[in-house]
Amino acid sequence: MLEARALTKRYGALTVNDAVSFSLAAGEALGVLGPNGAGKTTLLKMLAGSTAPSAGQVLYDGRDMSGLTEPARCRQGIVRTSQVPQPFEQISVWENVLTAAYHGGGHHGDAAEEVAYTALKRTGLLERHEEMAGALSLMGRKRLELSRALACEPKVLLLDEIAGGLTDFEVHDLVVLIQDIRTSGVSIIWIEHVVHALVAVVDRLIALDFGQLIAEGTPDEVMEGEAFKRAYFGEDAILEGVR
Ligand SMILES: Nc1ncnc2c1ncn2[C@@H]1O[C@H](COP(=O)(O)OP(=O)(O)OP(=O)(O)O)[C@@H](O)[C@H]1O
Repeated sequence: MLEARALTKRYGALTVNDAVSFSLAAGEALGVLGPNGAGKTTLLKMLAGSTAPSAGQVLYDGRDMSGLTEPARCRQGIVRTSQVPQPFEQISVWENVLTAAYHGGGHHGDAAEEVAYTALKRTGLLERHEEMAGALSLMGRKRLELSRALACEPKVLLLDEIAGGLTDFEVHDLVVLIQDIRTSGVSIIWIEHVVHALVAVVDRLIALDFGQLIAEGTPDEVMEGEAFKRAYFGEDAILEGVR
């Protein structure tokens, strides 16, 4: 459904992503792991169209997405959530999601309201729809971020560290929510440092280090692999057999 073909991003002399290739099947959930600064967010931005690659391509259902902006890709079903939720703080939860249904989902009038209502119901925010977005807790903001994404009616949902900063209970609720989204047929690529949340949802993992794809496979295959352990825990940990 979505293919990264030798995606490369350079900022001057710094190569942030170096010819990263992988694919996502329809209905699949793929996790992305990697130490801080490995290039995960940049990779997601290239998939979403908010950053142009220096080289390489993004293919969606076999079509080259080069030159398509983030809003244009969103209209086609590729929707990204932000690492730091950035709702319109001064308007209500409802208005935030309705705005997404209009501008991301391309709906108008009653149809937009229906889409916004459904999104809020799914994320558990419906009863708080009149509150100002700026008054929400962190978990509320994460739910709103997901609601706005759902109001764009994604076929591929790109999640950037959405579990960061939450309590264990909140992470559990979030996992249930993302599993539900996935079960409804949405394909998912999820960058996450909260590994237990990630592996509760994804079928497959890729791991990045210094912009390079260093491992790919089932969660067990990737996390038991030497390249992954070296990237996360260092050479000494490998020598000592410490995970
Ligand atoms: N616009 C930019 N200009 C220059 N360097 C950038 C830019 N965006 C990102 N970088 C650099 O690219 C590298 C990778 O950043 P990126 O945010 O993709 O990493 P990440 O794996 O998502 O990290 P984290 O887990 O900490 O969020 C970092 O060294 C970062 O400083």
